[in-house]
Amino acid sequence: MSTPSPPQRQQEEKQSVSLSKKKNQKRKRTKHDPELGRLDSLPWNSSLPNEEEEDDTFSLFIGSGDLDGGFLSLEEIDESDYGLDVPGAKKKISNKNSKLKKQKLEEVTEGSREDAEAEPEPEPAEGMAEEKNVKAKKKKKKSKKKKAKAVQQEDESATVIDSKDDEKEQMLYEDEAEAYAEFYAWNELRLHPLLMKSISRLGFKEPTPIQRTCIPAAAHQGKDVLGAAETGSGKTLAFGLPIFQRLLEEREKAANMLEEKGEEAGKYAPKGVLRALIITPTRELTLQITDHLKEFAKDINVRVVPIVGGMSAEKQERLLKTRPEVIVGTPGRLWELMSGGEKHLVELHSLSFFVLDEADRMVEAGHFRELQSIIEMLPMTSGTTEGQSQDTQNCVTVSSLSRKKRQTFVFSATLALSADFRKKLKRGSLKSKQSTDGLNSIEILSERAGMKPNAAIVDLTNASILAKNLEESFIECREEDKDAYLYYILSIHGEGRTIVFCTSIAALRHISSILRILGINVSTLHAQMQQRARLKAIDRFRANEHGILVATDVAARGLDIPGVRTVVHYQLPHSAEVYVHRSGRTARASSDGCSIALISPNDSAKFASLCKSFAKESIKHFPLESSYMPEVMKRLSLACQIDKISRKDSQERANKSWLERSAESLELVVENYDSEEERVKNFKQKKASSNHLKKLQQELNGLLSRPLRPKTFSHRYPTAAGVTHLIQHQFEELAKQNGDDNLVLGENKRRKMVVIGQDCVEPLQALRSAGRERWTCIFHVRNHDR
Ligand SMILES: Nc1ncnc2c1ncn2[C@@H]1O[C@H](COP(=O)(O)OP(=O)(O)OP(=O)(O)O)[C@@H](O)[C@H]1O
Repeated sequence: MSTPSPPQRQQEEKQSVSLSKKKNQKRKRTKHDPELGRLDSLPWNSSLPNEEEEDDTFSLFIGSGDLDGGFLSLEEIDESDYGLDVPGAKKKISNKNSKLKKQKLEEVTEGSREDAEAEPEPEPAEGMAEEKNVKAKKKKKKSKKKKAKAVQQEDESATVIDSKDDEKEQMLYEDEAEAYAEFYAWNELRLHPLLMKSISRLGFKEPTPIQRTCIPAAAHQGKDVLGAAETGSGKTLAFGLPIFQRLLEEREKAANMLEEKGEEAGKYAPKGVLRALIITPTRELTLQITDHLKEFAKDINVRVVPIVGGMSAEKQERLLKTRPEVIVGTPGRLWELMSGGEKHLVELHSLSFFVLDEADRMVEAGHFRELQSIIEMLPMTSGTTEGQSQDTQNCVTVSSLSRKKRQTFVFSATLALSADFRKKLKRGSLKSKQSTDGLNSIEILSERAGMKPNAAIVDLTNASILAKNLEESFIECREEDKDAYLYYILSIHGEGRTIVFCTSIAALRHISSILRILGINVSTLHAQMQQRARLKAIDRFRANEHGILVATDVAARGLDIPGVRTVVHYQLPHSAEVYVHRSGRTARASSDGCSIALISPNDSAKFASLCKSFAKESIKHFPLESSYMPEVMKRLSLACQIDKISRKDSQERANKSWLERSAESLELVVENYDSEEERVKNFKQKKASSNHLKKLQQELNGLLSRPLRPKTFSHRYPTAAGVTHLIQHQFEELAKQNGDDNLVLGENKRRKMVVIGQDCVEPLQALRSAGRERWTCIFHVRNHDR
């Protein structure tokens, strides 16, 4: 090979430099653009305030001092460390080839360095030495050339691989950018990458309005929050995400500080201490919130545990031994443990969050005293500027660290704050343990819990407070006909899950018994049930997509069960707030739902004032198909008679067995003093009653074996288009019994068709089409072949 002349070499070198420049530029372009796009779509990056634009409301809170809770700049976070498919991580993959090349080049250099550093061989004799030197030089030159050639070859092949990889990467970027773009709406909240990972796992495309408003104030500005938003609007994460955000940020900070300050770093993210205490009014809500938060906690290694009554002492102990950072609990059990000196629960100096969920319920009788006692246990906060010195004096046990950093969140769907309290907050004149005249209990508790004067009040409730997607309606009826209308709703419109609310346990027992006699399987939930039975009832309800739950107001708050389409107010609640919470079990998280109130003459005044308090001029009448009612009433009358006899029997049996049991325990013999005549009379009465019961049961079974149908219904041509699952099931059963093919659904054109109006399938559809259609036409008989 001829060696190029110097000008030629220069020319070649120039060309190669310009080529490599072009190549680099090209690579830069192909890699840079998608990266830019991806970076733009990153939740923690694009909306970081730039200094000029910095706005007070959304500014990134860096923390006034080291101990302010450690709000970290999110720029410090390396998202690739969290196993996230983000550009940073991709960049690492894309650089793999160049790294390999670099490594190989280094090996080469290393090799030459090794050569250079190798032990000098012993000096040979002069002549020979010269010859040897020449040979060695030649050998070295050769091996260098060989290695350089190898590198060049690898470089060339790497370039080929590189360009293929570039294409692949380009596609990957595009895919992921697209996937991530779905969650773009979260960007402005600047959540930690691990939280974003959970959000994308759960498929929450965008924050709900309450989350959008509360998270910046709570997570980035370190503010206390008083939050109110409609039921099912995502309030749990509105306070849950700021808690996790801060814990994660503190951890990052601690990790960063570890090298600088060694052990001292521990105080930025203390381990094994309680950081957040969330209090809710019911056990079910506690467990639900725990589950909801755990969904997020599992990606970030934060322990969240529930503490509720009805839980076994061993389990509780086991849970507390893990020293969880977050505890969700009901006031009763929490206070029991705290007053008993439970170590993890009384060491509150590191508590950074105190949360009251469903705050207005918490201040009702039964919770208030325990809650107040818990709040008394909390270390004082530097909540007010005016009261600061006083607070500091009062607080003897707590370091300035913990006093400074606790945030208080108070949430509810029905948080009515007095104008006075709002004014006080605005003026910043809240003082702990000061006169609270004129304030309602939530406000007193918020103050005592250390709510700071700059708390953010986020009230997103509209005038009617109820969810936008909720269709409200009512049925006027006599008190004694409520069962019949309830049966009508469940049988004719029983699609999706339904919750029937009543105010008394006696009513709940009555309803569930009647419905069961009528062949409708229901779950029940009330406060006197064992905890295990309560949870089982919820699980059963959750497992059945057409499940029916009859519940007292213990289920009114917070229960989040998807697919609840209908809420029936069998009895009106005692307050407008409870009506809101009950109705809020449906139409959650932007899905639809309807509520139907059964209004007897006794309820009228209450209902009118309810409408007034929600600024409702009128609530729709539920569109009833009255031609069903004769059959409904017939069934109901039989069911009520059966219920009455069965109750009497079981009551007698219970009394008798109680008497026998008591006598047995006292080792007494119960003598029967009835005369022979009386005994025969009793026997006859019982026999008659039992026969009567049998007859009633047979008659009812006969009716129940046929689908419920209107008075004018011709059962010659039934089909199941648009009927409820219950009616469809009954049609099928009937068809099986009769061996009649024509009764079963089918495509056969020769069959006679009765199309049952689709609109009657569920109450929501019924309500929506009520204005458009005549309800006397629910059943359209179409005899195609006639
Ligand atoms: N950003 C979101 N996108 C979609 N769904 C969400 C989002 N945030 C929460 N959810 C879901 O919405 C449902 C209701 O949330 P949550 O229970 O927090 O409501 P809530 O406002 O506390 O209701 P309530 O006042 O009745 O207690 C839950 O199933 C939750 O998983």
